[in-house]
Amino acid sequence: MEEAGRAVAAAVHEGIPQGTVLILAGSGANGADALVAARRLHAWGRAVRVLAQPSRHPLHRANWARLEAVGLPAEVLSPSRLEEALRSSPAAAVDGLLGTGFRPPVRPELGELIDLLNAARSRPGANFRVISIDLPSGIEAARATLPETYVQADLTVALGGPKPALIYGPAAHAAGRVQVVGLGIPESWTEVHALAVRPGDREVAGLLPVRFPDAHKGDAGRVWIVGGHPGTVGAPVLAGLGALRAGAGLVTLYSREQGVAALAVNQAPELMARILPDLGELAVDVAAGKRPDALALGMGLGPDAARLAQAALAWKLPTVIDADALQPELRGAGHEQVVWTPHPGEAARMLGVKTGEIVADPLSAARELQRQYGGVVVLKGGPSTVATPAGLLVPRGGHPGMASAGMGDTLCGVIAALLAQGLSAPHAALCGVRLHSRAGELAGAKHGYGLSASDLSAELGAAWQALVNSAAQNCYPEP
Ligand SMILES: NC(=O)C1=CN([C@@H]2O[C@H](COP(=O)(O)OP(=O)(O)OC[C@H]3O[C@@H](n4cnc5c(N)ncnc54)[C@H](O)[C@@H]3O)[C@@H](O)[C@H]2O)[C@H](O)CC1
Repeated sequence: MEEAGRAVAAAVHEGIPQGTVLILAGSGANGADALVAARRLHAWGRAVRVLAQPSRHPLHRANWARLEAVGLPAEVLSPSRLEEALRSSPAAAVDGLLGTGFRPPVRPELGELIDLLNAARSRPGANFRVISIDLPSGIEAARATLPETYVQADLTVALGGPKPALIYGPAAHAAGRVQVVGLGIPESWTEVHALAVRPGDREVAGLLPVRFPDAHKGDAGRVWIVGGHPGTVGAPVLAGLGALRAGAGLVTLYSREQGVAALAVNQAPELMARILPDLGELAVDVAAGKRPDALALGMGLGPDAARLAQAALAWKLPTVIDADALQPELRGAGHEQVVWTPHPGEAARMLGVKTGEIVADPLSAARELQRQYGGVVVLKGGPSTVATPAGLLVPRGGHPGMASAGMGDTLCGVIAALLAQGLSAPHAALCGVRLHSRAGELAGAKHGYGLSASDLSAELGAAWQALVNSAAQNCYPEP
């Protein structure tokens, strides 16, 4: 608590070095953190005013007494007192009202305080910022929903690690910038209690395939993409482009739709295409020993995608199942080399719940999908969530411009390419999502929000190099 309060005080002092700081302390430990922050700021010579809810919490009471001992008595928090304090134009307000102990809905008396704080912050010409401790008050730590009443923060100082609500929208929109303070919590504890792991670029780069000078296309893997239907001929072509740009040696598109072949040759003559009126014929090839190193199936494939997926899963190949093939009848059909890539709507269909429930709690949804379908699940979003049999991973990065058609098809091709180059399903999913988001960042820097899936594909090579470079930078410390 002392370290938490110090970190909050430091964040305020560094970010808003002048002016009065208004401290709002709730009745729990979150409020006690706020009282510690007040004492620290006071000791550093800052003008501080403390409005606090009385509490039976021992550490809260102890820190209330400490404030009195240093000549900074806390005043009892009330709407009228808050209104008066906000009219005196503080430079900053520290929101220590509710933290991880919050249980919705916000009680009326606290809701009134939150409304007063938000109104003052958004008043025209207002020049004060709100710093929330651990979570913006009114936001539930593990739910990514935006309730009716919550504090809109400019900065959230997350204690011990980011809570899910600070990572997934729309709840994350309430947090402002997020600054994580480790508090010196031992790794041994976080390894057991953390809900998910967020690997950095150095870890991801260390998992990418290494290509030797004498490599040839056979070494880089053969990928089959099975998809396309009238009106969706672009999906398998985008997946094929993603696979090529992620290092696959040979990429063949299989479809019933002639338009896929025409588009492929136009977009990338490197893509091979076979048009089969009956895609079931692929089983004959496989039985005859003609097998790819990895398969991606489902994008734009149409109504019988699940039946074809069921057959393909029996081949026990490294396989990405996407889009039209993501159906409840495939529950339990996954094997350890399968990667399922649903977006929230497809995940809702697979779990038989509403899409809003998936968006509200992506970690639980991804974990449940992996339990029911096996293999590895990439629950797509900003950020995406990777569920493996060993736990949850939340890769970093991305760009808002990635919210456009074809991004998912491209991601499937990238993951299939990494599977074909020998990565395990968990590693192919993690590296594929991060390569894809890193390419999105590079494409976003060039095209802004108007970037397309083709723009992203074109940046995959540079993204790969950027990840490798970031690892190299971190590996060899400055002399
Ligand atoms: N390692 C860490 O993460 C640390 C976290 N710390 C801080 O502790 C809080 C959690 O403290 P806790 O006492 O459990 O709960 P809160 O302070 O968040 O709130 C409880 C307080 O709020 C009241 N309350 C609950 N729900 C509502 C509601 N719907 N409406 C109104 N009031 C509500 C309840 O009555 C309690 O009095 C964590 O966030 C961190 O800030 C440690 O201090 C440092 C280590």
